[in-house]
Amino acid sequence: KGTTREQRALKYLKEHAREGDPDSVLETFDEFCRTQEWAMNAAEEKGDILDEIVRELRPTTCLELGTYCGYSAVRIARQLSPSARLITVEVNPDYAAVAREVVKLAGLQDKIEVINVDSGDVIRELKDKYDVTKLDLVFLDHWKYLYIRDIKLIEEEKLLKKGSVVFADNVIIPGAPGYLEYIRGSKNYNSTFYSVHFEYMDDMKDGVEKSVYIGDE
Ligand SMILES: Oc1cc(-c2ccc(F)cc2)cc2cccnc12
Ligand SMILES: [Mg+2]
Repeated sequence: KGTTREQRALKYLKEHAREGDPDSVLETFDEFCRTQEWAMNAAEEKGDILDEIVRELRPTTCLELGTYCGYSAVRIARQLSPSARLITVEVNPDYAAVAREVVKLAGLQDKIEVINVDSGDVIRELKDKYDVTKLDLVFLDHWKYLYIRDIKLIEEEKLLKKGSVVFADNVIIPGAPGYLEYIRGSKNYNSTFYSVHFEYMDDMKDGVEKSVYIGDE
């Protein structure tokens, strides 16, 4: 069939999820991935840790690198306060198109902005073009060799402040070469590793890394 996995997932969500209900969209997406087709969402276990971070941090400005179909964007935004917002960056236009639909289905289009560009280009524009002063939460979930490039860009742009959280997916599978050494070796962060199951695979272990910025403003 001419459809992509992501389009099939969106179709399933439109047919089975309750419109305007982010919880229903997430539950339905998890059901799709467990019963129909696997997809690289953060999923339940990683999602629970993300939920806890957002609940505790109460961020006003969030940046996600790697939107895919918008699962973690919805997961983050459903807990954001009314004036808070999430900018999520996806380089793949087909993924970005599906993500925009998923965000709309969840009723979160006023909180989430999906930007279809390369993360390396947008980070330098966040202050001037996207009216960002500081980032309270950064979720790294794009191509693994870009984690270290992009965290250095974010530091260069002075986008973090004391207490900002950088949360990284897949630090074990596929792994983020150089990132763990960099962030754990830096005096500007306090990092915690969480051993979690790889999304929708109860017999595979992955890891996520939560790093709190303690460096100079
Ligand atoms: O959570 C993820 C998982 C994988 C992945 C896919 C297939 C595998 F066999 C192993 C790992 C890729 C990602 C790429 C970008 C963001 N997240 C990913
Ligand atoms: Mg991932």
